[in-house]
Amino acid sequence: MKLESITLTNFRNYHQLSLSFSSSVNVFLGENAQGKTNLLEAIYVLAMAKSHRTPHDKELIKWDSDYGKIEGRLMKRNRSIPLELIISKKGKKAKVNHLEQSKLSHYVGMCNVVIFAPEDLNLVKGSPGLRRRFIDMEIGQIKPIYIHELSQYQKILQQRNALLKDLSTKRSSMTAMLDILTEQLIELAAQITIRRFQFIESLRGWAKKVHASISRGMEDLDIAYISSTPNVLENMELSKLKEEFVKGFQTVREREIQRGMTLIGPHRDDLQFEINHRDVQTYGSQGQQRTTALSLKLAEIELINQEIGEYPLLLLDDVLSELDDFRQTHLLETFKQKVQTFVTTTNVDGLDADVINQATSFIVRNGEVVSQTQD
Ligand SMILES: Nc1ncnc2c1ncn2[C@@H]1O[C@H](COP(=O)(O)OP(=O)(O)OP(=O)(O)O)[C@@H](O)[C@H]1O
Repeated sequence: MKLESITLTNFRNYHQLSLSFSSSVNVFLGENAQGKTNLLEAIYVLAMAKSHRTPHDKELIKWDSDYGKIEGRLMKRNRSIPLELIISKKGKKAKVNHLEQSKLSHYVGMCNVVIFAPEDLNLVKGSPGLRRRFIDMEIGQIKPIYIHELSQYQKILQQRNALLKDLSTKRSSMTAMLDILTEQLIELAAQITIRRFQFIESLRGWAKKVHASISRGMEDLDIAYISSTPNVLENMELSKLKEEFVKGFQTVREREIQRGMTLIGPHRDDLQFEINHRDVQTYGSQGQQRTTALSLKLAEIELINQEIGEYPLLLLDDVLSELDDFRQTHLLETFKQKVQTFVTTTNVDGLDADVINQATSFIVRNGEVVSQTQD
């Protein structure tokens, strides 16, 4: 798929802006704090109906404005599809083909994106929350129902945690209510876990291939999904998974009441990476950890193509200069013809000359695009 054009109204520091894009590489070039990342963020928000930088939608609206709007024209399966997302203080409205969607989960997934930002370089070494967010964002765009399941899980988890807290401080004695919430949580936990296992199984194959290629065949990457619930393992059927969750929650019940929180479930799970059978988080060099993060992102591109039948857009936020020439060239060359790419950078010096010569560059200054060079 390709994003043909975008129009921003009161989005971040843009009052009004319309851009048409090249179907290969687009570079947003400018000094710091001019609005380069804001442009990339606009594309991400148009696709995912939320920002990769902030959970607070109101930050996306231009200061002193009541609403912000992003319109885009997406070329997908040889059809040009108008997309529109309006963000106001009351909430968000999403339109496809000018028709308002009753649920955002019906909208997300129309346009697929893979973003690689500086914080993703910490995907391997950083906190488990970062890795869970990575899994959730990716499954969400391939299987939009997952977004709904996840938000239901979060709601019940919150209720359950509140009740456990009251039980721990003896403000409540409603253990029957705890049983009901546990049962509801298990239904969703099992469904979420099975989707995550399936996702990791598919991602693993692609990540192995990509990583072998970036490391010139020297390194074998393996990924495992580590469940916080004992005996919950890959390839288990849904009914078996549920049984293990039931047993797990029985085992931790007293401890949960003492501690006042839910101790097992998808919100505590993690990913583990091994290179040549050694744990990358513990033993990997910084370079290996970065290459692993890059391999995961590139694997995701292939996985989306496998599931959706079209390549996603690739958004690279200030990361090219963080990668050495070989990794940079690998990243851009592999997908040059297939994947429409958007890059932000303050300086083209660190970038591969061939790539720059073929790219369309947009010079960004103080919330405006002041010039554009075509390839
Ligand atoms: N809601 C908003 N309304 C108006 N301006 C905003 C809003 N949010 C952010 N800005 C402005 O946007 C600018 C930052 O833009 P952006 O994050 O795109 O920078 P950048 O060009 O990517 O810079 P860097 O290279 O430092 O990352 C800042 O000047 C900030 O004050």
